[in-house]
Amino acid sequence: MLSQSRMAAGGGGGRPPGPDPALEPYVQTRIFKIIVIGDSNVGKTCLTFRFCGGTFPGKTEATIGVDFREKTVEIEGERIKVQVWDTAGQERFRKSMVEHYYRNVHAVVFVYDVTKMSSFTNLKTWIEECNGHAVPPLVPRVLVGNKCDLKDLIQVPSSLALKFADAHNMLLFETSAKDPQESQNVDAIFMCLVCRLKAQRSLPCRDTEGWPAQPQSQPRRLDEASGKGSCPC
Ligand SMILES: Nc1nc2c(ncn2[C@@H]2O[C@H](COP(=O)(O)OP(=O)(O)OP(=O)(O)O)[C@@H](O)[C@H]2O)c(=O)[nH]1
Ligand SMILES: [Mg+2]
Repeated sequence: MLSQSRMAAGGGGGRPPGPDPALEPYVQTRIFKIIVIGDSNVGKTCLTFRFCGGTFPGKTEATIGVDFREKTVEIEGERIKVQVWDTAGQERFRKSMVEHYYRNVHAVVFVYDVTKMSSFTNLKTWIEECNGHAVPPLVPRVLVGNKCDLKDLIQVPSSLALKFADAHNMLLFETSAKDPQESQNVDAIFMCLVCRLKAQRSLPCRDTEGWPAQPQSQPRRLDEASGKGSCPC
């Protein structure tokens, strides 16, 4: 299921209608809010498009404010709605939105471009911003190096990225939103987070407001040898 909407500065979407209890037994669907953060042009929009829509968009423009994409996944018989917040990387398009990004977030995806060293070195600024918005330390975070299809242009060695990920207690995924053969790896980024969040039994159903209980488990590296994460499911 793919849906998309945009919130510009200050706005919010209406609540979607719930199921009609007269027609079917009410089954609550948990919603996990996952934000995607990083420099402009690293491929956040393309990655979220790949996960939610299964394709690589032919043409993208700089994200303004935030674009929402959703995908409903089923894990161990439970339907879970993954609400992906594709944030703007350009300061001028994000400054009035930053509070909204971090409010009640369940998981954070930090993205850099493997062909652009500055997008990697800027990660520390993004992490500082995240920490500065009172995101609980146990909210899972992952690191994503995108554009791995551009093999001849790689500037950020995997070993460096892995060291950084380790230092910040994050899993590292190196992938490409563009290469269809990498699509499973893109899915793995989000599914890994969903699996981890699902394991938080105390995480109740919620809408996009009201932050519930904190995740209880520490992030852990799933695949030390390759440096690439994989879904534990
Ligand atoms: N080769 C290659 N190009 C990519 C990949 N992902 C994204 N791009 C290209 O990188 C450019 C920027 O992609 P976006 O997804 O719009 O970047 P963004 O991070 O959302 O940028 P902002 O919205 O400004 O923050 C576009 O020209 C994409 O086609 C990838 O995996 N490989
Ligand atoms: Mg974008």
